[in-house]
Parts: sequence; structure tokens; C-alpha cells
Amino acid sequence: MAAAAAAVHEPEVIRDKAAMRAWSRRRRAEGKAVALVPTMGFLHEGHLSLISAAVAASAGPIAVVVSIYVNPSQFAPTEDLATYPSDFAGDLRKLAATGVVAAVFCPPDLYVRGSADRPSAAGASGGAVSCLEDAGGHAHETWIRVERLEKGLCGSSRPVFFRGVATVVAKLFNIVEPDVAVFGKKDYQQWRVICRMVRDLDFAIQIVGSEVVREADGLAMSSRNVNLSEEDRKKALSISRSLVDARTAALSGSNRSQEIKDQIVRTITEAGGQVDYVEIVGQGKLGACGEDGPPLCNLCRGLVWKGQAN
Ligand SMILES: Nc1ncnc2c1ncn2[C@@H]1O[C@H](COP(=O)(O)OP(=O)(O)OP(=O)(O)O)[C@@H](O)[C@H]1O
Ligand SMILES: CC(C)(CO)[C@@H](O)C(=O)[O-]
Ligand code: BAL
Repeated sequence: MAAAAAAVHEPEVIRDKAAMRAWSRRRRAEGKAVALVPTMGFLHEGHLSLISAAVAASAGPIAVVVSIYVNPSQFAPTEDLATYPSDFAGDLRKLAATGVVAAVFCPPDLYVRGSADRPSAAGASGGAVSCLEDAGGHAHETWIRVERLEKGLCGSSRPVFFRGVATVVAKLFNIVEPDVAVFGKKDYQQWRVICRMVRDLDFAIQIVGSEVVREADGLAMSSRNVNLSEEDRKKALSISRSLVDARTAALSGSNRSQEIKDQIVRTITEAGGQVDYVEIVGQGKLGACGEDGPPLCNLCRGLVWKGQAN
């Protein structure tokens, strides 16, 4: 017998901040919890798993909002803002097919821009640190910095990334006013930064961290995977392979974090990859684990690394 087709539910598309806030308030007045899944679009199964996690997080009626916004302030001018993949029509089809997404928030812009005839905060001669700071005048100038957690790991090669993420997520929280928000542990440092911001700034929002979704061959799903050539994709498999080996070493009793890190670097380098960093850290504070820090007990889930897509 054929399986019953999943219900398709066309989500409401909302582009305006005030309309989004009003929509959320109406859902709450109806007795529903509002769950937010922030994304930058070009959706894949990893994103859809966050939607399932949002539904699972709520005991009662829930209205799920997925935001699609490629946030310029988290990109350095040297990064790929202009070429970030997008397929809005495809995203809407995927969201409708889940049957559980009530609204898609896709604002054209979330920032107040300055006027070009007034000096830029970055200086008339440029010097912008993110893709947002090109406008000057009375442009956006308020930033959230999670001062310790934003440093190191991915923050070393992307010094304005977490400032941009924390600020845009706070803006999304203020606009959507969710009860629950879901983030992927693929971006492990990002998830921890957001948890800390929510704690420190008293946002009344439950933050859910959702497990990494991988392709059958182990590659973590990621929107930017579409940019990989067949050859690069094969090289990228060395990332998950090296992590599985690291976990095996840790589970079999190794407490030598430097050896484990060296082995990860070797596996990726031998496959033709270039390593930004490999660190073994505790899950909460993201501080060093192993020889220089606390014991390696959290290794299996606390590994954080950067290659493409954790
Ligand atoms: N494979 C995955 N498993 C679990 N969560 C994921 C996965 N991929 C993305 N997410 C989560 O989805 C949310 C939105 O991520 P985003 O839209 O940047 O997609 P992405 O695939 O991470 O893109 P990129 O290729 O830019 O890293 C984030 O919370 C991210 O951690
Ligand atoms: C959380 C986020 C949507 C903020 O722009 C982004 O960093 C992402 O998609 O991971
Ligand atoms: N999910 C990560 C978003 C970024 O790399 O900008």
C-alpha cells in the first residue's frame, strides 16, 4: 500500500518587521507558542531537522516561523556575501512540504542604513570590517559582543562573525518574539554564543541545540557544499573521517589531546585539505580540554573544528 502523502501547508510569507511582530502576537493570543528557526536560506535536510526539533520542543500548540535572511554584518568584506547561494522558490517548496511551517520571515533588509552624503563610521576612505559598514550617516551602530566566547576557534579567522550573528539574532528575537529558537550544533560556537547572549541579556527564550545532519557518506550538510567541486567534496570527507577516528581514540582511553589533534590535521592534510584550526574544547565554555585543561571527558561531543561544514 502506498504511504500517505505528507500534508503540504503553504507558509505565510512575511517581509515587514512590524507585520512579523503583529503576526507572532496574534499566534500567542491564540494560545500558541512561537518557535523561530533562523536561517540564511538555500535549505537542506539539516535546516528541516531544526524545524522538527522546534515541533518536538513544544508540548502544546506551536506556530513555527523560519527566517531567511543573509545577514551582511556577519560577513567580512573579503567573504562570500555576494555569492551566497539562494533559491527562494525551492526553499518555499521545501518548507510547504514539511506541513508544519506557519510563516516565513524574509525581510529585504534588517538594518537602518546611513545616507551616503555623511561620513561613514568606518571613515570616508573605507576600512569597513563587515559588509554592513558602507553607509555612514546615522546608520546602524549598536552591536552585541559575547566577549570571551566570540574569540578563538572560528572567531580567529572571522573576527566580526559572532558580533554580526549575535546582533542579528537579537534583532530577530525582538521582531519575532519567539518562545523557542532552534540552532544547529554544526555551528557549535555559534550555538554557544547565542545561549550565552540569551542568558546574559535575559531573553525569555528557550534555546534548542539540534544535532548535526550528515549525508550518507558522512559529510555534514551545509548550504555552501553546493560550491564544492567533486574533487573538493571527496577531500572534505576527511573531516568527518578524522573526527570519527578521534572519537574512537578518545573512547578507547586516549587522553593525549595533542596527539589526537595532530592526527586530525594529518588526515585532512593528506587528503589535500587545509586546516584553519583543530581544537579540543569543553562543551560549555569552549576552553581547552586535555593536556592543558580539564580532562578529555567531553571529547566526543565537544570537538569543534573548522574546515568546511563541521
Ligand atoms: N547539517 C546541519 N545539521 C544541523 N543543523 C544545521 C546543519 N546545517 C545548518 N544547520 C543549522 O541551520 C541554521 C541555519 O544555517 P545556515 O542557513 O547558515 O546554513 P548552513 O548550511 O550552515 O550554511 P553554510 O554553508 O553557510 O554554513 C544554523 O543554526 C545551522 O547551524
Ligand atoms: C544564525 C544565522 C541565521 C544568523 O544570521 C546564521 O549565522 C546561520 O544561518 O547560521
Ligand atoms: N551557518 C554559518 C553562517 C555563516 O557561515 O555565515
